[in-house]
Amino acid sequence: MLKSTNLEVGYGESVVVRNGSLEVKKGQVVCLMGRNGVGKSTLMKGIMGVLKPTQGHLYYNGESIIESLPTKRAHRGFGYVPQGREIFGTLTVQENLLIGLESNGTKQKTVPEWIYDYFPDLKEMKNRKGGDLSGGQQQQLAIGRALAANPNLLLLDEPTEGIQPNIVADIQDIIENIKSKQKDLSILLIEQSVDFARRIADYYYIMDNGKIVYEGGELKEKDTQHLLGI
Ligand SMILES: Nc1ncnc2c1ncn2[C@@H]1O[C@H](COP(=O)(O)OP(=O)(O)OP(=O)(O)O)[C@@H](O)[C@H]1O
Repeated sequence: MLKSTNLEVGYGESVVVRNGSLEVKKGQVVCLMGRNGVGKSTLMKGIMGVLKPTQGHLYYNGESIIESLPTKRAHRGFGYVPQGREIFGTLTVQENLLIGLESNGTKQKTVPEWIYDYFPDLKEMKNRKGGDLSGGQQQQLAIGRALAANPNLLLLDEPTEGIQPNIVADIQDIIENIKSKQKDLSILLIEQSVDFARRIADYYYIMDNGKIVYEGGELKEKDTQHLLGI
């Protein structure tokens, strides 16, 4: 469903990612891993189109989408939860979720119950301002907003980063629940926790110094330890 080959992505003159080649198949959870600063978020931004790749190809369901804007990619089924979440702090939880629904062209005035089923905390807080939520709740809201648009491909950039340790498991459980309920949804997940990645991923890519240096259906300890800094 998604295939990138040799994507080159960076900021202005500085090239950060040099061979961003990866594939996410329908219904797969693919984990993109690697130490801090190796270029994972930059590659994901190139895939979403937030940064425009300077080289390489990007295909979605067999069609080249390298030229299409992030809004167009969203319309075609890309959901993106960036690092830092970027929810609307002055809008209520409900309003944030409605924005997610609208981004898919749906004109709905109420949030469908199935979204709250994934995030019971958000249901209780639906009239609270996004900015008043805890970090973990904001992360749930960011994931909920992306899911509300009914994506075919969900891009999650380190969803447990900066979350209180006792809440991390809740976010992980939510992602596992989404995987088990939405069998056709493909997920590309940037993840630092090897344990969680092993639990959820069908396939792994590891980056080092702007390049994909490992891929496989399992994380073999002796091959990957040094790349993950564990
Ligand atoms: N807005 C920016 N402008 C210029 N350089 C940037 C920008 N954002 C990131 N970089 C640089 O790109 C490199 C890769 O960063 P990136 O965020 O993609 O790494 P990462 O693997 O996702 O790491 P982390 O887990 O710390 O987020 C780093 O050297 C970083 O300094």
